[in-house]
Amino acid sequence: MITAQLWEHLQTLEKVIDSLVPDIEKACNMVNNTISNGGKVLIAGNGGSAADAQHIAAELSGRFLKERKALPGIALTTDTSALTSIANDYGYAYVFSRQVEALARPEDLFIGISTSGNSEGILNAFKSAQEVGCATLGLSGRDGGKMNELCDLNIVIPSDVTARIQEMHITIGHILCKSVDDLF
Ligand SMILES: O=C(CO)[C@@H](O)[C@H](O)[C@H](O)[C@H](O)COP(=O)(O)O
Ligand SMILES: [Zn+2]
Repeated sequence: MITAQLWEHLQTLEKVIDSLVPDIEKACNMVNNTISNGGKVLIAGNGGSAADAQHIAAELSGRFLKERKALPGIALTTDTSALTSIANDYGYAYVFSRQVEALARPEDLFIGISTSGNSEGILNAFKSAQEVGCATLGLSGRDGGKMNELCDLNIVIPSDVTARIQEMHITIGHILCKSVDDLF
């Protein structure tokens, strides 16, 4: 059971290495260009992907591997007053889109994380980001879901297993942070 999961992780990682390196490089450029041009990086996801959003944002505003200036990464999953009031007054489907409306500017980047590519709150956030006119990056899995039509770039992990998809997402998150560290 344990070994099977580790092999599944390794096989998924091999597929990512074989097929997604050019997309990951594009994603690194999107993050670096956003920050270089004075924009900020807004990140959202549900469940384990909320944890990933916070993890990546903290490594921008705090630090990753080296000492450098603080950089603008914000997770939209942490303000319980905003989350509960928006969910209560408008519905859970709008908890991220409303915050994107409030915070995103054209020079920013919105990163939406969903293993299915179909979580309604994330799809609505992408729609709001499109209305604002900011860049959009998706981290998804399976067939990419409806996120395929809503992101400038949707990185689709070639797996149907939520846990394996999430493991690849945080690996990519760390690669994004390393590329930011190399530039700033
Ligand atoms: O972490 C896990 C499973 O590994 C769960 O918390 C998972 O993130 C939640 O079920 C999410 O609601 C799944 O949503 P999504 O990835 O399809 O957008
Ligand atoms: Zn999980």
